[in-house]
Amino acid sequence: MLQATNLRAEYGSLVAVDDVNLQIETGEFATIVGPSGCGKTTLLRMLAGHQEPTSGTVELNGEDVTYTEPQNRPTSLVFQSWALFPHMTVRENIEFPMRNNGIEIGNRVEELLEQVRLDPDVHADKQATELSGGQKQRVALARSLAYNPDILLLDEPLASLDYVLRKRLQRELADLNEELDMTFIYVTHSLESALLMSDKLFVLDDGDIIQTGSPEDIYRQPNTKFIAEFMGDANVFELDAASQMDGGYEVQSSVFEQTTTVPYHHDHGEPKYLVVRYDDTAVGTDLTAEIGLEVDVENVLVRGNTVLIECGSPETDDEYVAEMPVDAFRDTNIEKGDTVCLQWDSAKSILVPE
Ligand SMILES: Nc1ncnc2c1ncn2[C@@H]1O[C@H](COP(=O)(O)OP(=O)(O)OP(=O)(O)O)[C@@H](O)[C@H]1O
Repeated sequence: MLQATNLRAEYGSLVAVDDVNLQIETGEFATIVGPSGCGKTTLLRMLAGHQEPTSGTVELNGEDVTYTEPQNRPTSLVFQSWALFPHMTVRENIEFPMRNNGIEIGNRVEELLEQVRLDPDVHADKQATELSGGQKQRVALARSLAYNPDILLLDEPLASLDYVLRKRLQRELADLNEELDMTFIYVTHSLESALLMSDKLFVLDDGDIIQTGSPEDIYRQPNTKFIAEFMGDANVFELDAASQMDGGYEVQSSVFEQTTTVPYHHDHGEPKYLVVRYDDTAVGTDLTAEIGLEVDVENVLVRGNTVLIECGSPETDDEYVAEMPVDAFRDTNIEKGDTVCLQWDSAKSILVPE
């Protein structure tokens, strides 16, 4: 188990990590997710021992390792850049740190390459420069696993790969985490990575962990408007009134002009915004629908097997988007310029405070 207590990093007057507390269980795939500059790398470097905190502690299985050198902790960090030695072969790249650390080599290189889905017969004796980006990242991963760490820390290692490869490697990392029963701590600004792989998410903003939970819980019950919007494209309506009822809040907004009762699961203050994800927003031609908002269709964009219908309100400058499956959209016969009603199921809408 890894535990950080009041972990803080200051760069002069800038507080990059602001007294963070977190706990990660053995074997978990934990992801620290947040926008660029929020302190993710700094936090990860402190957990890995590559940076001393300004204050606070890091404990591994109950032992204080805050000031233990990285090579003396059971952790291994995979960097954002691949950092392979270009003049060495794949085998030499993996063996080099093993030799330096007195780890027995045997047939470990073959084993590690197989773990990262590279055929040793094909790749072991290639020069590092002969590899593709994805292959380099697999070798970097194999090299980090060579230490047989208890915890593997990964700093956005897939960011520079193309979409298809990134998806594949994300799945493989999740499989590897299960296969090896090793704790993985992954840092990313990409929500897609965070949702796909993790058992537990830590949402970091401005040096602070602002929500912790399973991807599903945070997606469905974000604590703030910022998290709600960060966790997926959504329409956001400011509320004029909210009164507590059985099973939720009855909310009113001048924008959609109806009264509706919405479940509200947590206790973070009065709800201020109603959030409806694009894919929970539909367009209909029944302008008298109970929950809805009359808008003009401004654009229709096909995104794979769904359609994004961009709409604007004639009275305000507000923009809204509905995302529907292509087939369902075709059945509506809706076109650019039509006046339609944006609709959503209030049970799927989300209330958030500030
Ligand atoms: N060595 C440093 N000296 C001064 N300021 C730094 C240093 N390293 C990071 N910072 C600042 O600390 C803040 C957090 O940086 P950090 O790299 O941890 O964020 P991040 O969330 O990993 O960003 P990104 O996703 O863009 O990599 C930023 O404002 C950054 O400019």
